[in-house]
Amino acid sequence: SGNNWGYGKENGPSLWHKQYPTAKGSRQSPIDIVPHQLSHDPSLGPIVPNYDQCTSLNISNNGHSVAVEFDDSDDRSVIRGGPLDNPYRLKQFHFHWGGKGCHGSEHTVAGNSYASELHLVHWNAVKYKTYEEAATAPNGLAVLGIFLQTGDDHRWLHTITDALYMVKFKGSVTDFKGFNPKCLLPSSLHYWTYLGSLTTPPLHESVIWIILKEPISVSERQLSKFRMLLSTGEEEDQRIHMENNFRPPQPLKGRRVRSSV
Ligand SMILES: Cc1ccnc(S(N)(=O)=O)n1
Ligand SMILES: [Zn+2]
Repeated sequence: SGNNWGYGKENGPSLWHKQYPTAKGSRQSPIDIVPHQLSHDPSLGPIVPNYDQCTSLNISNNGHSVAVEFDDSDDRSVIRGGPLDNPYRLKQFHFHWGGKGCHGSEHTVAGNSYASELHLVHWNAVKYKTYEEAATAPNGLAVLGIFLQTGDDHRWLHTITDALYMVKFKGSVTDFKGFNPKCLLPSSLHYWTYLGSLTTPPLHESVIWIILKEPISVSERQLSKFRMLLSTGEEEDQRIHMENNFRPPQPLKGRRVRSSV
């Protein structure tokens, strides 16, 4: 069936093209960002995330990552500005990470990867009626990518890592109200931006990527809690830990990566 892709030897990123030919498309993500080859675009204004009235609903384990979903029935939590010509509504955020001591970010910077990468997924509700419609439209989505590096404990990440035991198994979901992702943003909102795709199947080429230059710091202890998540269901006897759930960088194919200030 169509949903047996994963990150293992038998079903990993190098094989996704068999089921999802878009994998070999012209605007695939992630990419390696090479700062000194960038064009700094003075017309690029600041990005303005506005998550104040945001309404988180639940946290879930979909077998590939752990995601926090938001009520996206109105424009309470949106991101605007920068390369975006409309406000984009926050739909969910999720993470990608490595194995113990390994790196797990999807985008890399001058060939260097970070321990993990947080993706806040937004959709253009001005031009499209649903997230699903936006997800298949060119530039229907805007994903804000934030690098996580290992260092001190992150003051607010514990609210998420403390809830992970409740969604240990693939397919589990539990209430997760009142979480404001503003607390996960670094102090600087300087960014790189380029046109790309979803980094997991169906790999739709519908994403305006906005990658923050400044990583946030989380402790190895906090990161290790992500690795106790399972990519297998409660009823399965084989327990596979969820780790190294990242796609490697894809060919740039002539795309321009722009830099805010
Ligand atoms: C919601 C969603 C689906 C697929 N891929 C992504 S990602 N990793 O490009 O942000 N997000
Ligand atoms: Zn992602």
